[in-house]
Amino acid sequence: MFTLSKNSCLSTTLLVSLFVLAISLFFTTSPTFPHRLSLLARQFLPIRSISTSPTMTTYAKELRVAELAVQRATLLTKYVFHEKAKGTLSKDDASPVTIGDFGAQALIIQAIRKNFPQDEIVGEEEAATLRENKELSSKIWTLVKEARLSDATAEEELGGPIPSEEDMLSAIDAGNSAGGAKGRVWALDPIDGTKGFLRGGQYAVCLALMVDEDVKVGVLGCPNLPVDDSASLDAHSGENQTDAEGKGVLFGAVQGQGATSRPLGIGALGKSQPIHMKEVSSIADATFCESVEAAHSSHSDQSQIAQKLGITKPSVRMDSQAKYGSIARGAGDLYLRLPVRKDYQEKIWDHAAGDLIVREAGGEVTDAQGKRLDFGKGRTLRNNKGVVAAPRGVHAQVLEAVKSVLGSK
Ligand SMILES: Nc1ncnc2c1ncn2[C@@H]1O[C@H](COP(=O)(O)O)[C@@H](OP(=O)(O)O)[C@H]1O
Ligand SMILES: [Mg+2]
Ligand SMILES: [Mg+2]
Ligand SMILES: [Mg+2]
Repeated sequence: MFTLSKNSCLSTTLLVSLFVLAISLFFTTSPTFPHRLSLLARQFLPIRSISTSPTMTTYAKELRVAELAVQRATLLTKYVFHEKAKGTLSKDDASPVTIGDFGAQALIIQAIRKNFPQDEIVGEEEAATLRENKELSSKIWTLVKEARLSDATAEEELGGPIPSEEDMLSAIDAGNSAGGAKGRVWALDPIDGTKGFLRGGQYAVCLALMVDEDVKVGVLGCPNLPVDDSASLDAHSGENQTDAEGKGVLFGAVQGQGATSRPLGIGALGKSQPIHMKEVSSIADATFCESVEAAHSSHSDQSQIAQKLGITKPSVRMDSQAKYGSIARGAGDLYLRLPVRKDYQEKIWDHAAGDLIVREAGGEVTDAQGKRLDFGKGRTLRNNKGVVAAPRGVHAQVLEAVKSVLGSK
């Protein structure tokens, strides 16, 4: 009897222990463990005591740092534009890079490293040439060390200025991440549309944060676009866009929270307002944007697609991701970028911010086959060819025309 009862006692204890172990294993190994824990806690604790920090879930700090950092970098690029000598060099692929590109990359990376030291950064530029060209390096340093937001608190939030020329070079080189599908990765284009920048056309300072390959935050600083969201697009393509009057807009978006625009100021951030793509009731009336550079996207394919859709208005040509910003605020409707060189892989920093801003403003962005842009494949979009961005309601119709024109080639 005694042995029996001891056994039954033991097995009850064993059963209870196994049950507790199973429950703890279930909660601790589940990917949604923190969520489950918070649901459990909610049943026992007053709601106030378990609220999580909003910055943990909403990317509020990331957006703010990105907007201020982009704003500070645009001040430098605007200054460089008015300088006679822009230190223009030709890179290995024959594309230009200037003092503005290097300086803006250094300033933005400095702010990211100060605020989010663990994050990876995929930036377009590198400092190798500057380490050889001491004269150019010191020219850039002269400007970078003076670059400040006029608002001291905002400047402090960015972590202050870069301490030395060597730190500036090391910041530029910190944009050398290989990217990929895991973790927090920033994609930075310090000047997108360098050719546009040099000719006084549109250009953009672009920054996006991907978390596990999903774009969570996107910011575009467009110094030569009008502040007014409803200003006509035609008037802002082409050259000589740099009269400062009423110009300079900062676009921002966080996944699931919509997209905004605000004046691109020089200190504290201006007031933002939500932006939306225009509803297109008849596709024949749509306005479409494309690159100025015929080598970057096929003007002839794009014109055939427009014809197929019954569009008779000429395209609006402008450099940079200003195109994404312009359609996101409803100043234009479509952005088409069809490949010219079959072997060219688009770079993630040329699209990440614009992709999110357009999607958050009510648009759809895919490649020419209808696949979402894949930012988890490293520094390039090697899984995609071309870009088709349009309001959600007409994207399928535009894509059909794209496939039909490309398919018939
Ligand atoms: N053959 C090519 N096809 C597509 N894009 C190209 C290209 N050669 C360069 N580019 C990219 O096109 C970007 C400019 O885009 P857009 O034509 O819309 O203004 C350039 O950005 P950078 O100016 O930052 O180098 C560059 O990365
Ligand atoms: Mg470039
Ligand atoms: Mg670019
Ligand atoms: Mg660039």
